[in-house]
Amino acid sequence: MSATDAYRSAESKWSPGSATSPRKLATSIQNLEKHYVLKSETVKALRGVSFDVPEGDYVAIMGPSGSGKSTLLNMLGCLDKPTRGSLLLGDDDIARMSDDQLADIRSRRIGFVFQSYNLIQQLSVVENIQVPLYYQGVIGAEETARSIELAQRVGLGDRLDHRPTQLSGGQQQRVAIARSLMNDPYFILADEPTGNLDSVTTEEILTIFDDLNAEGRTIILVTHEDDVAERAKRVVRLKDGKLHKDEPVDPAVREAAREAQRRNVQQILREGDR
Ligand SMILES: Nc1ncnc2c1ncn2[C@@H]1O[C@H](COP(=O)(O)OP(=O)(O)OP(=O)(O)O)[C@@H](O)[C@H]1O
Repeated sequence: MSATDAYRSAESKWSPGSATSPRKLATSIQNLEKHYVLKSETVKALRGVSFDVPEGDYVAIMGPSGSGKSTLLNMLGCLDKPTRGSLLLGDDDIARMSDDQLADIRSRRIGFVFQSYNLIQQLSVVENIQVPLYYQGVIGAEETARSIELAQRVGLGDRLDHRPTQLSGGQQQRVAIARSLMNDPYFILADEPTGNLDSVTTEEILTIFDDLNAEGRTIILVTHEDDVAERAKRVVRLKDGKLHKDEPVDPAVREAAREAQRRNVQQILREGDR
């Protein structure tokens, strides 16, 4: 399917009756297969997965261990190529890209947020936020201003010169989120972003994702936690390398999940005051 067909199909699937405002796709995945060829066997980690992610969507990818989540994430992040099928980023099919092209698009157009933050210990907050630009060369006054703005955006305006070891886990994850936005990515790709965080900090990070998504940012997040997935707009479930379910999250369930987490945080903070 061409990108244009994909956009059209997204329009018909996602915006019935709104031909004047088609939603473009952040990515379109068609019949995606990934086989790992080992000495004695071939592992079929993905066996024909198809789904689209319109711009502005917030997708949680779930599934049991071994269902293919990391394999899919690696391809969404341009870290690996499919065996068959296509994965479109804009007009580009990653299946047809060279390794150099993949590396380029990875550094320029994907915003990664990892469970373990992956910050560079020797660099300050602002310098860590600028890391995606290192691959492209120049960091001028405009880029520095933007990285400071992003640090402020995630509530770290008073920590610009701090090193990661001087920050809490939640603060480090905020730096990672700011870094993920530096290149105006197709989407933020988050792998268990709250996996190392306590519930108060988890709530802070999920609130930042809520706000970014409300501003139009596309978020694709892998999680094992139901209460994290319920904060997304849609849950894609994999099973045995296939798409098992692809369901929207009821807005009432989203709001209830948000409210439950807020109450939980207030309770923890009250207990901490005692
Ligand atoms: N590099 C590899 N070489 C061979 N097999 C692999 C490789 N990576 C993953 N697999 C296999 O592919 C299948 C899917 O693995 P994947 O890591 O994508 O699942 P997952 O859903 O992310 O699991 P988990 O939740 O445990 O991280 C598994 O059977 C796994 O053993």
